[in-house]
Amino acid sequence: MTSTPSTTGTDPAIEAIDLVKTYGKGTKSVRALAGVSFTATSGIVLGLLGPNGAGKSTTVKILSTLSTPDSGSVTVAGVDVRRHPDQVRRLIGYVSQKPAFDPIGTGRENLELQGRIHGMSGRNARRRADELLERFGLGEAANRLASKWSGGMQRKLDVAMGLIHRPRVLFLDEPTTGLDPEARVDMWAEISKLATDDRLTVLLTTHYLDEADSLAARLVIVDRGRVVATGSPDQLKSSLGGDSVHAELAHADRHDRVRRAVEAVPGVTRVTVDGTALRAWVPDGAAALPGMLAALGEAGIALASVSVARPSLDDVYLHYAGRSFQQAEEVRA
Ligand SMILES: Nc1ncnc2c1ncn2[C@@H]1O[C@H](COP(=O)(O)OP(=O)(O)OP(=O)(O)O)[C@@H](O)[C@H]1O
Repeated sequence: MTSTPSTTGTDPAIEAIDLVKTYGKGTKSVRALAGVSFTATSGIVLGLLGPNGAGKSTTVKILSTLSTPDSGSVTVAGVDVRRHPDQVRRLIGYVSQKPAFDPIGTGRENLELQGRIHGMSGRNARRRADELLERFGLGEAANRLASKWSGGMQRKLDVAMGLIHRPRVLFLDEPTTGLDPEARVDMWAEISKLATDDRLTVLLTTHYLDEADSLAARLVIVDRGRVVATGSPDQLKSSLGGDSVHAELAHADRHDRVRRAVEAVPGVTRVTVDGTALRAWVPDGAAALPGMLAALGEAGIALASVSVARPSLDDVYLHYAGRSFQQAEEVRA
């Protein structure tokens, strides 16, 4: 018996429930996933964000049928991955961290071969290859050896190969690692287009906070094999209780006087003063700023500079994982 892929659009495109995975046995075993659960609705970029070793690749390998969990369940496009892996393989594209193209083939040959592997006729594979070369702006280089292409073009070729059979869900494992800043931004634009123009569901793993922030409609933050937070980047930042106002005092005034003046401003939830650095937390920085400036002015406290900051994903990670992202990366390095 086979199950039919979901066509209603009401089922999540990806549903992972309580995934557990341990590599190795005994004292040398590594618990890569300790109960990972999340869902992704159709047509969005879902970001799986975490430091190196958090369990991102393991999760993607399980979702894309390349590995099996010790326990837990997964459906992709409504199909149970463990029970119907062949069906899932037809519905997904997988672009691994390592290049998948053949360096001694041209861009066009790589795409056509990939099409044939997926069972397409020669004619259809050629047509689809042309479409993708055009789509990714690779047409001019199509007949040159892929090994001679730039890193950014090679990455696009890998993504195009993952799309050859028109999958519904695309897995991108660390798609911009090793790219220069310009090629990264170019790749971000391509990934966004996949969700907005092509209505693909994209699951992207990354250990770049800026990448997760700018691309993902929804984030699943993982640390040490566990999900520590989920939500849109904005929701996650707002969950920390709003903005912070940073002011540099012109003189190191008496701290209690400064604190009293700022604490009296409506909306201020917390104030710290360290040397000449004043920090106040408020739900909405722009709205609270005039009141804060007036209160400090009335108290005769002069400022050298002032700025409003929204919490960053770094702050979010620190709050939910209990350590800074950089610290977590360094532990692994
Ligand atoms: N084949 C394997 N054998 C043994 N341990 C493994 C294997 N693959 C991954 N691990 C370990 O499992 C944990 C999770 O690794 P995983 O690759 O899923 O993390 P990640 O978040 O994708 O990090 P990275 O970006 O470094 O790949 C790590 O401690 C890693 O060393």
